[in-house]
Amino acid sequence: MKVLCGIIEKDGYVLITQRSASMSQPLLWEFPGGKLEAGETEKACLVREIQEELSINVSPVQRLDPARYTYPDKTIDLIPYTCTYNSGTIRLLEHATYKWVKPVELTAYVWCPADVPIIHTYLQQLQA
Ligand SMILES: Nc1nc2c([nH]c(=O)n2[C@H]2C[C@H](O)[C@@H](COP(=O)(O)OP(=O)(O)OP(=O)(O)O)O2)c(=O)[nH]1
Repeated sequence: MKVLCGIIEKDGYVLITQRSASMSQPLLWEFPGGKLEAGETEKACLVREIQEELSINVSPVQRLDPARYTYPDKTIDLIPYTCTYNSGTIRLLEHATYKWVKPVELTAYVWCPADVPIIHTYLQQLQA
């Protein structure tokens, strides 16, 4: 299963979202996004999911290395894109909460395990 996630950047901060208590991976932090649907491009999926979840419009910019992770019930390929924030005010339609954090603060949160290598890839590429 392919899951797209957006690392949305704005003024030196990155948007992170906390999964709600009723979702799978409850209360863990993630980058907003969701499952790729049949016939959909990766970028279109990301734009759609982030609009549906947060009511904001983003533009995917750069695809980073995907990470494969096997949960007890499924294996996902988590595919990150850095994104720019275009428009809209965040409305939480699915998540418990959100935060804008500095990239160096990303490692202080408890993430869905699939995200851990992605955060490291992202931090490395910011330094490059
Ligand atoms: N959107 C998103 N999902 C992530 C991340 N990391 C991670 O392990 N996932 C997992 C959680 C979900 O199992 C799946 C994304 O599914 P989804 O957000 O579209 O839908 P869902 O919670 O209803 O999925 P499900 O687990 O209940 O099947 O990928 C991430 O950074 N962003």
